[in-house]
Amino acid sequence: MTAASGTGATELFGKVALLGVGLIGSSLALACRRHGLAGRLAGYARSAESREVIERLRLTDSVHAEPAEAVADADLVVLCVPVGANAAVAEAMLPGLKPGAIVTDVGSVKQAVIRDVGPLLPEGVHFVPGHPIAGTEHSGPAAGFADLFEERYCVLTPPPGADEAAVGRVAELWRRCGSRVETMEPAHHDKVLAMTSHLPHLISYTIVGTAYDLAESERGEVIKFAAGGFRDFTRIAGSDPVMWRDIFLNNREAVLEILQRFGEDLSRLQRAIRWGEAEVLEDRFRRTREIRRGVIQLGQAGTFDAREPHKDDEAG
Ligand SMILES: NC(=O)c1ccc[n+]([C@@H]2O[C@H](COP(=O)([O-])OP(=O)(O)OC[C@H]3O[C@@H](n4cnc5c(N)ncnc54)[C@H](O)[C@@H]3O)[C@@H](O)[C@H]2O)c1
Ligand SMILES: O=C(O)C(=O)C[C@]1(C(=O)O)C=C[C@@H](O)C=C1
Repeated sequence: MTAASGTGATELFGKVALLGVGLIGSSLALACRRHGLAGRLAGYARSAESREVIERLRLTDSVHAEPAEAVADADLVVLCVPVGANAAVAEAMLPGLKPGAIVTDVGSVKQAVIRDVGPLLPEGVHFVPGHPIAGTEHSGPAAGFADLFEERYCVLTPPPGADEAAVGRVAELWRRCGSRVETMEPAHHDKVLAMTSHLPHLISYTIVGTAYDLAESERGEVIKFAAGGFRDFTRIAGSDPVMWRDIFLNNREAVLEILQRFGEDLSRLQRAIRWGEAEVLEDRFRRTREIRRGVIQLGQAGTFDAREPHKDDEAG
């Protein structure tokens, strides 16, 4: 099917194919439309239900049940499926892939996509792995919004020898979606994200599960008083189970390394509580408050995410 496309602004790509149109794919479609980045948008979704939503919301100009049909004649292909599904979807697109096309992705883990997708791509196709550090706890084609990537980082992890022009065009796409683009070594990316994104999600999944497993009477109390801190954890713990299953299975080493370190730091605090070490506790909490304030100040200088400053951070 076809729908109205583009805004008339300078196009970056003639045709962009989005393989997977969930939160990130649909947000990218909407951002491409808003900023006029693609002459035509094609979407691939494996379920009829998703294809119906994509058509109804006119997220892409055409919607396909097969990756190879979606990528036909596309200048840019964006893999937007869970990390563990990249290889199968990439393999299925190959018969339709145009020589010279650029293939990128949005996966939360970068070494795995390079390992799984890189070797499948024919010579002459340019591979530029990427990761927009932007998201919500929602998923599916109706969850997207055009300004998701604004004032967010997008990390590119081009393999050695990657075509510079292709890297430049993918970087420009994200810049025009409002992101700040950085390049990084894939292993470094996976280590940093294990700390800043994967560990917080694992902790949230654990806390919410533990709280719910408490005896019936206490569970009532947990729910009744769920505000502030606990509520923040439940938001993150509501994130897509398949996406996060794949992240942990594909960033195993880095997450286990960070968990080891985290466990040691937690044990130190546990000991301080047990032995009444007031100074240790206060010092640790003062230090982290300073760190949080530093992060927010950086944000206000425009070099970090400043979209959610809290009142308490601005207080003396
Ligand atoms: N949600 C976030 O906060 C966020 C942020 C940045 C990057 N990412 C990455 O973006 C990618 C997509 O995440 P999302 O948040 O858009 O997820 P989503 O669940 O909203 O969308 C994923 C889409 O892929 C489809 N899909 C799932 N398994 C598939 C399979 N085996 N074959 C074909 N299609 C399949 C789903 O039907 C869905 O439409 C993931 O790799 C994730 O790591 C997510
Ligand atoms: O804001 C959220 O809800 C997110 O979880 C987004 C978040 C993150 O951890 O920051 C989650 C996974 C991504 O790979 C990138 C961004």
